[in-house]
Amino acid sequence: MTPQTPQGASAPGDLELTIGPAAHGGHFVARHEGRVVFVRHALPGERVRARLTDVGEKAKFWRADVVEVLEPAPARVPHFWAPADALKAGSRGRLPVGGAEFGHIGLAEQRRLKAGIFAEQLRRLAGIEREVTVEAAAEENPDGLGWRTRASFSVAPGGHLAMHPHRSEDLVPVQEMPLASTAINALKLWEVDFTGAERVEVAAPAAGGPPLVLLIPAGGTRPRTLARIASEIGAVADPAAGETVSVAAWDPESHELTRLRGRTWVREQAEGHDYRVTGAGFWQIHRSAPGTLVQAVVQGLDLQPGERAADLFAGAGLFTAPLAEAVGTEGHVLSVEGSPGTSRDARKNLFAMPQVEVVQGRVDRVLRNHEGRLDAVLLDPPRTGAGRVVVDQISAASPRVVGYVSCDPASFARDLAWFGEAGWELEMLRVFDLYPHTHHMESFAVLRRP
Ligand SMILES: C[S@@+](CC[C@H](N)C(=O)[O-])C[C@H]1O[C@@H](n2cnc3c(N)ncnc32)[C@H](O)[C@@H]1O
Repeated sequence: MTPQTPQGASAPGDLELTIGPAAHGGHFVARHEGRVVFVRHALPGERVRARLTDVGEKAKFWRADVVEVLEPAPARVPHFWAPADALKAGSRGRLPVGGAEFGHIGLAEQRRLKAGIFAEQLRRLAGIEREVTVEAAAEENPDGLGWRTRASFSVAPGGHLAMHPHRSEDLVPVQEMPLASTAINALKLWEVDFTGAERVEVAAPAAGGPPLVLLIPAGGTRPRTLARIASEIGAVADPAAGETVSVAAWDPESHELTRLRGRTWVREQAEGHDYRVTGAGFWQIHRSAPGTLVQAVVQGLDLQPGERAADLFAGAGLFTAPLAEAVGTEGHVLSVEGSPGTSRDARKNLFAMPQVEVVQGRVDRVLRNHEGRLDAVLLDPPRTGAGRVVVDQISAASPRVVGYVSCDPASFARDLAWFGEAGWELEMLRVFDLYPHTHHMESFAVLRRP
């Protein structure tokens, strides 16, 4: 069957498909005349009409998005957010925005699917057979909404807050975002005219305190325009949020932040430690993630007073502080972070702990020059994983234990295979649903060499 282009639709064609298993990345696998089609917003066992979004005669696989469900799976639920609802978007001839691609699936079934995907990555990429369960975040809302303390938006022509569909440059204006915290939605940023900004990043500390709106200006935007946006943000927000909201702008020339209102950073807290996080510096997104992960890491590594540890890809020092507390002042923690701004935060956050050495630089370069014993290594790399060089460097340091925090099961399983080649075994694995209604998940593993 040749894909037909429906009248008035912007996409190249529609297919009727029977949906197979869930795949990593938020896709579901279907087949059409022998060719694999990765379908978004579907569920295994469903019969759907899907609109092709990526197609080519010679392409190894096609991509598609559900526009109509002909035979629904029992776990299908109405989507909670219209802009991300594939069925509503499809009926209007457009694609749904990304960021809530599992919102059509009941929460328990989302976790079951994620567990299956994680186990499959372990099997395929690390050769490890293991049953996986996915734990809900501590104090999760029963509906899985309101967890994001960070949100990132584009700006549509006309200055309205907008988001992109998956793998698309289209801009869809958005309003309230149900996955974002009440503090972010209280800013009512959709009422602001962001003309002059290209992107808008928002951070609202989980424990309360002033939120920060960071503007990434479009080329040629004048300081006057940014000041106008900052005062509009203060004016439209709910009164309490409006009084305290900070606004800063990224200066693409100096690579520094310009303060427009309030301060350029937010204060976060986790398990008794305070952290300052500047601008769009990394911080775990789910409001319960810092506490959940710190508890898992501290318990899993079980550091003893006097031990020497490394916290690699350390960000603003979320894990460094509790690890330093565990090893005490006779111990030592090397905290390595690549981003200069975030490393500056780490230096401030860890200033009062003399057993901490903060080093700004690429992990592979820092480890290449590292001398001295390491009893424990914690790594928390970005989505791409640590990579072969870093895995080999950690292995060569021969710590008694390695803790691996990961936000991507595929790069984690790939790295785990390399650790396995060097004799490391997966002793403990916990997988957390710290991104409800999306396909993402977070994990913490403990590796040891017998
Ligand atoms: C997933 S975040 C984890 C941060 C921290 N562990 C936390 O949970 O808050 C990964 C961090 O690694 C940093 N990073 C990415 N690539 C790096 C590299 N090659 N060397 C050093 N740091 C890197 C990023 O800037 C980011 O802060």
